[in-house]
Amino acid sequence: MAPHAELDNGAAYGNGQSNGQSTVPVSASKEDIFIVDSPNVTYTESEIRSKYTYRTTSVAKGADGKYVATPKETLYNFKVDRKIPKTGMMLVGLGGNNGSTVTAGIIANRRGLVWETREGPRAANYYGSVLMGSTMKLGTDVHTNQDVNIPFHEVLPIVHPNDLVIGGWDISSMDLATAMDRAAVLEPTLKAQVKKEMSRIVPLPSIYYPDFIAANQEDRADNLIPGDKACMAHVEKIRQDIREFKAQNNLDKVIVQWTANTERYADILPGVNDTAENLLKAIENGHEEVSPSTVFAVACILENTPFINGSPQNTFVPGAIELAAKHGAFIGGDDFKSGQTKMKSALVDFLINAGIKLTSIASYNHLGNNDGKNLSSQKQFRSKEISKSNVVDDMVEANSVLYKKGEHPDHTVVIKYMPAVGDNKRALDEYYAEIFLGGHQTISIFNVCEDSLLASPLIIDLVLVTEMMTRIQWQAQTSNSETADDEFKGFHSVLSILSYMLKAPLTPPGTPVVNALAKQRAALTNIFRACVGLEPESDMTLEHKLF
Ligand SMILES: NC(=O)c1ccc[n+]([C@@H]2O[C@H](COP(=O)([O-])OP(=O)(O)OC[C@H]3O[C@@H](n4cnc5c(N)ncnc54)[C@H](O)[C@@H]3O)[C@@H](O)[C@H]2O)c1
Ligand SMILES: O=P([O-])([O-])O[C@@H]1[C@@H](O)[C@H](O)[C@@H](O)[C@H](O)[C@@H]1O
Repeated sequence: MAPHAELDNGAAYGNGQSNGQSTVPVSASKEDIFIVDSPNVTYTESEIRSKYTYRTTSVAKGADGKYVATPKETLYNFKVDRKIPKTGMMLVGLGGNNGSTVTAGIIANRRGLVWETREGPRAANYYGSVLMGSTMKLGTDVHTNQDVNIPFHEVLPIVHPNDLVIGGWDISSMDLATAMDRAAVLEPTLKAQVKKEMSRIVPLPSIYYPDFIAANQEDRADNLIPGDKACMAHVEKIRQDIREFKAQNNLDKVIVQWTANTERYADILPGVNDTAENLLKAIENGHEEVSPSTVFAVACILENTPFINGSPQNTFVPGAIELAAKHGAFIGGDDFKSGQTKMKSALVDFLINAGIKLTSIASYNHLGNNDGKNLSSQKQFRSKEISKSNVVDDMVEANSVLYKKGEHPDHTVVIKYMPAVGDNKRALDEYYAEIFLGGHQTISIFNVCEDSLLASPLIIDLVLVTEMMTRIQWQAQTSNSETADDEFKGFHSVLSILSYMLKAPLTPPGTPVVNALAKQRAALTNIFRACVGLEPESDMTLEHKLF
């Protein structure tokens, strides 16, 4: 969306509704595909401001044990900075399968490449990205009464992935063209077209603490910052890398994302990583329980650079979460939700909400990429087993008709390393459920996931949404809101809005974790809609029922 000229939104309609004929002088530029005509939305060159009424239902249990449901309205003002910044994406693990694939993919899209395959020519696309590959309902056509859907990316002034400047770190010194060959993900005819540009990208040296990833990763660790345990010098070096990358590329903003190997869980130790102060002290003292990913997180927080964890380990120890909140720095995670788990979070949502009692989930997968090699080590597998297993909890707990308190389906997760299949992970799932009158339903799924081609669009979405969130502020609407400009602030540091792209969504302390895929997408969609004064997507379509 390009900036609009200042629009006069003085026109207000008695019932706050447009009369269908816009009297607002619309001076949308050619890139805009929509403008909201409402007394609650104001466009200027630099901002979109919206007055939003958030409607919920507050529930209390009466003395008689009955619930009392009270509709509630909270008034917010949202402010969106419309200037689309020049944005850098720095990946930790840049030389990995995901890192090299997402980089090649953005180059291919930026250049509009087409390459030959056995099935004929293929053109670059962003399929698998919810922002670039999906749509949302804008509303209903005033004449035809049909849905009007727009590309998701158009709802707000979101960075285009083609414009992302890419860099990052890796413990492997391989340039990205060689790393792309090592990954064995992309067609040779595509690789040939991006090889030159990819060969010029060499990952920055990184920190390597051997105990946190599988020993079988040691042979690629030839690109290291000296030191094998946490220290402030590592934090400062990473901060300096970010500043230099930003300066060298004349960037307005950088987003850092972990797509390096899965680490083992760090023990949560009182006095070490339980508070922000203790965590900084533990790093200063070189405590061996501070992981590389936590050091990266701390460096980004102190550099006020958003940090997202695409792997399952507990990077965000309590001290890191407290530090992020203290600095107002955005963090998000954990573990990209790319294939088997994404399917699970949709299928389980469907089954349980259909009143079908899921009693057993058996999830097996095997893969042959380096991620699989790292996960063949028990401690690293355990991190992944946790993130893949907790994904059904909220859906089960929400249905007390099917499940007694504490009751849940059997759920097992198996991951095996089978080099022959490379990046083309095989996911085999069996869902077993009780149905009407003692019947059973068994659903077996064989799902071949080309892991890096499914994860790469998520890496892009995570960066685009996180960057957009740095340009959205809110304030409670009060009587003096018009003058209370300084009251605006950012969303909570823990970006739970990212959950659609993640297996184990990190949420602000004390807030619930939502794993149901449809709910996650609705949250993302409706928060962005609220920022331009639009109501949540409603599928009531009363206009098609009440006439
Ligand atoms: N579909 C998917 O691919 C998918 C889905 C969910 C999660 N993930 C997670 O994403 C991560 C990356 O997956 P991948 O397939 O690209 O793995 P990969 O092994 O190909 O890439 C990881 C890269 O990280 C590098 N690395 C390891 N430790 C590092 C450190 N301390 N600093 C910098 N670089 C370091 C390695 O050298 C390697 O190049 C893994 O943790 C994986 O579990 C992947
Ligand atoms: O997202 P998803 O397909 O369920 O999960 C995947 C696992 O099945 C796979 O074993 C692992 O290597 C990937 O990193 C990813 O986590």
